[in-house]
Amino acid sequence: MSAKIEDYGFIGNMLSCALVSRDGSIDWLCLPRFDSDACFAALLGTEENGRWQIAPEGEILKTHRRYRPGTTILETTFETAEGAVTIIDFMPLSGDAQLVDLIRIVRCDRGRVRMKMDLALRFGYGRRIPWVRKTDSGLQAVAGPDAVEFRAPVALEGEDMRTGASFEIGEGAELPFVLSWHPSHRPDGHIWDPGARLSETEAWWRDWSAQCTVGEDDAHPWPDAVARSLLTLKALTFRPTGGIVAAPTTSLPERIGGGRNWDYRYCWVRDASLTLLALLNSGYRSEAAEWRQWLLRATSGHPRQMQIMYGLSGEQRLTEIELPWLSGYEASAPVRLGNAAQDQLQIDVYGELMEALHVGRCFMLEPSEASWSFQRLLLEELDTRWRDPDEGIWEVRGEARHFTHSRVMAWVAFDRGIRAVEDYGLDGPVDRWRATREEIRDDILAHGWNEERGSFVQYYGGTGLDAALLLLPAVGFLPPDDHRIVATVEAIQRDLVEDGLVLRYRSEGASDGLEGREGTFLVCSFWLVDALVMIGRLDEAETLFEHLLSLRNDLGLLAEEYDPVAARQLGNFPQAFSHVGLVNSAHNILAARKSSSHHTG
Ligand SMILES: OC[C@H]1O[C@H](O[C@H]2O[C@H](CO)[C@@H](O)[C@H](O)[C@H]2O)[C@H](O)[C@@H](O)[C@@H]1O
Repeated sequence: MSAKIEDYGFIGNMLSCALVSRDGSIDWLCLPRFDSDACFAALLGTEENGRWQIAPEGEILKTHRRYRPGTTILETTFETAEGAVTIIDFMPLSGDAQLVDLIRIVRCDRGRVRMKMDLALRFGYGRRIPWVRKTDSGLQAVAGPDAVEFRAPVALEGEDMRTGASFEIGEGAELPFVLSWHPSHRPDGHIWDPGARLSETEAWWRDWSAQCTVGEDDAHPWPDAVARSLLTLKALTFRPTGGIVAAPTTSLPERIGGGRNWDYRYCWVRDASLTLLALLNSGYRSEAAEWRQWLLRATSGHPRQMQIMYGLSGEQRLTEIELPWLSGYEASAPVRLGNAAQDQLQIDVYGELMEALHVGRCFMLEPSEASWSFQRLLLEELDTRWRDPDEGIWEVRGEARHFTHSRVMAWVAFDRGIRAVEDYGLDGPVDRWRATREEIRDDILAHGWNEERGSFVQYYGGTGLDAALLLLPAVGFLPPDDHRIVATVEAIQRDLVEDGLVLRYRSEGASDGLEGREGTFLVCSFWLVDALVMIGRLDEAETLFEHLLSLRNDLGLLAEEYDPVAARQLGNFPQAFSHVGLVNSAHNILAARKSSSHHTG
């Protein structure tokens, strides 16, 4: 049985990552990339689907974990009657994307502790047992394209297609265990020096964290929470290409036992754009330039063929299939690989993209001619499409509709294009864009606002609400004090809030094409914080923000959703969207606090 989602820690090297449970088991690891087949998939099945545990043999009295400050290096300390042991887990940053290491250093802090190790390597998402042979330093495992060198400083025993060990460690000693992946057609080229790799890895992440501007502001009440979210976002970036994954897992369920299980190990134009804004607002500029290049490569070709999501290197085909041999996280089946949303039309993506590139201009990122030509083409394409029904920001799998939020984001796309011409002197058919912007606005006000309900609604002709409407004031569609904005925020508070947290929409009767319900969606709850800030209800916003912070796990990590009744995290983990929400809300509250003290001071 897998641990609770929030009981996992996340370590990564910007090629891939691993999830480590509180009991010292690595239950998820895809090699060599985030979107490769998993060789440890116990997370979505059983131990037999692959895992690697190192833990005390006797009873564990207490466990505590932390990240080394400013890094993704995880330390888990186990207290036992015999003493205390810490496992230091990390993935060194590799200059060669075809060589990936996962290192676990066992350190005895006190006493003398008996330890056990259990390694079950199962390639192909938990199904393929490798051919294993002993080597001088441990063992080598090969399965088709994959080869793993496993180096251990203790005697190993093989039984039932698993490798085990039992050993003792005394105070002050350190024992390194290294799992190194390389393609089976290449010789092993790994550097064997766990201590040096730890120092290098720590120095790299610390340098990166030192660039963050959040800690420079003494008035910032949540610098650590924001810094951890930023680190998590950075670790979700695929270093060779600059693509940013929405989350590093597949099929962690949106409801325990349910079928709303999706593969998030890809780059959504939406999620990546929003991630980028959070990084830019926190002092990180070079990420924006890299991502712009990724985007230009991924989308290059005819603008009509632009997709809403791509693979890490811009791959277009992300065909969705099910993996029936995996029983699913706590029996939440099916487990899916690939994502059928790849073919959807989601008009909001144009707006999120234009907004991210606009903010890049505001931050005076070096202008790129290719990028502006691309933006002009996007608007040309959008001009022919904005009236079409789409699947919207929530990627519904029911009927396409005229989603109000999609239309608003089409308005945003033209608005940011116009501002590029007006404020930055770029060249474009601005009169035409102005006319379209006006036409879209009139259309939204005529059909997206429901006078009887006294609120904007999810889609034209409907009466239901949508948490994405909380974004209307932030994108500048109407001023925050407009009565329609205030009324919509209040309607969402009445109808979409459950136990203080926000649902995306009411799935009962929303015909999203899916069975069952889901938890409250964390980024939507952060959007409520932002909307409350904008309509001047700062105290309420801060209370909700503090509540959201309290839902993070002990390491500061958030999944996509939260079940307030069971008090546990749900959905893929850790999720970029949720951490983006946290960073932005913290910035918004701080800015509002400063401006209110400026006005009263
Ligand atoms: O609810 C159905 C859809 O759920 C997933 O989409 C969600 O995740 C995306 C990545 O973070 C996000 O961009 C989107 O707004 C969310 O609704 C899933 O990926 C879809 O396939 C599914 O239809």
